[in-house]
Amino acid sequence: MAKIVIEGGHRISGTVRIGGAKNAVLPILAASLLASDGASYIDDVPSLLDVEHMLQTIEALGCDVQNGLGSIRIDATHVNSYEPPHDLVRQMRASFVVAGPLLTRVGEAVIALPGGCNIGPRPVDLHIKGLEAMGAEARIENGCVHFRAPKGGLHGTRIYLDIPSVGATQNIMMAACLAQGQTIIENAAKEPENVDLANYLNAMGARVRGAGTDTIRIEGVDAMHGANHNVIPDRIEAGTFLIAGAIAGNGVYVENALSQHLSSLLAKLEEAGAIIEDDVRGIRVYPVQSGRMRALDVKTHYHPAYPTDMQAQMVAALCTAVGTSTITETVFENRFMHVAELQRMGAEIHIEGRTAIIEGIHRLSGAEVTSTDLRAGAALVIAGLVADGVTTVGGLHHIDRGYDNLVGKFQALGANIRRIEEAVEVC
Ligand SMILES: CC(=O)N[C@H]1[C@@H](OP(=O)(O)OP(=O)(O)OC[C@H]2O[C@@H](n3ccc(=O)[nH]c3=O)[C@H](O)[C@@H]2O)O[C@H](CO)[C@@H](O)[C@@H]1O
Ligand SMILES: C=C(OP(=O)(O)O)C(=O)O
Repeated sequence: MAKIVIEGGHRISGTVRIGGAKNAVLPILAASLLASDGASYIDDVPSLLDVEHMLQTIEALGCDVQNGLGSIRIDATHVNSYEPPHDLVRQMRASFVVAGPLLTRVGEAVIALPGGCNIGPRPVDLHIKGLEAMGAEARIENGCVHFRAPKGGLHGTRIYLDIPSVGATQNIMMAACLAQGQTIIENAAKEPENVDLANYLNAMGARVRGAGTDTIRIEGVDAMHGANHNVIPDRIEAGTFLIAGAIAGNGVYVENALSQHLSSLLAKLEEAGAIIEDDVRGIRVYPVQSGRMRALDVKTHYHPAYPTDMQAQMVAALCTAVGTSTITETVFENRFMHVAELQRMGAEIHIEGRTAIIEGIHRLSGAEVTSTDLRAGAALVIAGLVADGVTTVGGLHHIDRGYDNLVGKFQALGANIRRIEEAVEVC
């Protein structure tokens, strides 16, 4: 089993470059299924396990995929299946977003139901309701959702989302691109990744307006074509390095980070005493001058509020803040699994309902800990950077889903960190 080993106490400094956003590239790869004419060229694609799974998924549906370093060519002229391999879909929730493009392009989709995961139950009822409102039939059988479009295809309609779900907004937006007439999504998710998806769809010939606001209007078109697209920088990867720089840094420049995507985090880091400077190429963070962050009250919510995907990393940083902090998780029901692991490092945290109450202590101590999900893994690495002694982080498949070369990037900043692939003993 692979592990990351960190010797704490080495300050990090220098420049780290942020890659393309996982949560943008995944729906963008799925959206490529909509192009019946010409290839798409997607650039700034990070090297991630989730990207590999999405590429295998669209390849299994008939796309011709050529994967260069960070650049991917996809030809979706001959989509010849509407049932992505169930094991691939189950491995990655984001693969459910192939439903909308498949349904509108080939009139049918059979998608394995993704289960809950370590951050809580993650239903897809809003995806299904939205596609049904556009005329699709949906029935659940043998662990899969079978979608079928009516004769003549999906039709536009007005859809109000009970929750501004990122994935449901993507699925409906993509399905609407080739539907008859206008679709209006109200209470839509406003995340920057959805704006990036809309920009790609428009480059492919779709007519999507209002992405990034809570009302998105999509006028259906007859056909779409391949397009060129550069994926936006990953704001969660950027945020992870900014938080690390704020507690373990000596001046870290996060190149390619976009401050307009990170305002809630930057405001919180400044409130905690960190110094933030941003320019056109990125964001620089200096640690709190007194050495320890001030305590904070943070509440996660939908964009542009503080992102749930940056909650675990902030919990880790606040373990050594001065005073008592609170972090309330409102997006997912059970996203505090990292707390038990941080407690193994000496953190004083207790959970009351959806709130973690963190009593800041002077030092964490290194321990053997395990990532329970992607951001939990990043949080444990951050904690290890400032802990006394050695921290060993397991469960790396979670980290590999969403961080491209996390260890190499921290090494380049001067952290004492390495990855070991432990040999399996053969009798
Ligand atoms: C690949 C990707 O982009 N993943 C992101 C996406 O996940 P994802 O798209 O799965 O998250 P959603 O925005 O859909 O989920 C938000 C909330 O809505 C609930 N819900 C969602 C759909 C549904 O049909 N019914 C329902 O009840 C979920 O359980 C959750 O409590 O947005 C999350 C919220 O910012 C991020 O944490 C994930 O990193
Ligand atoms: C929760 C996350 O991703 P996913 O929705 O792919 O599980 C995340 O990126 O933190």
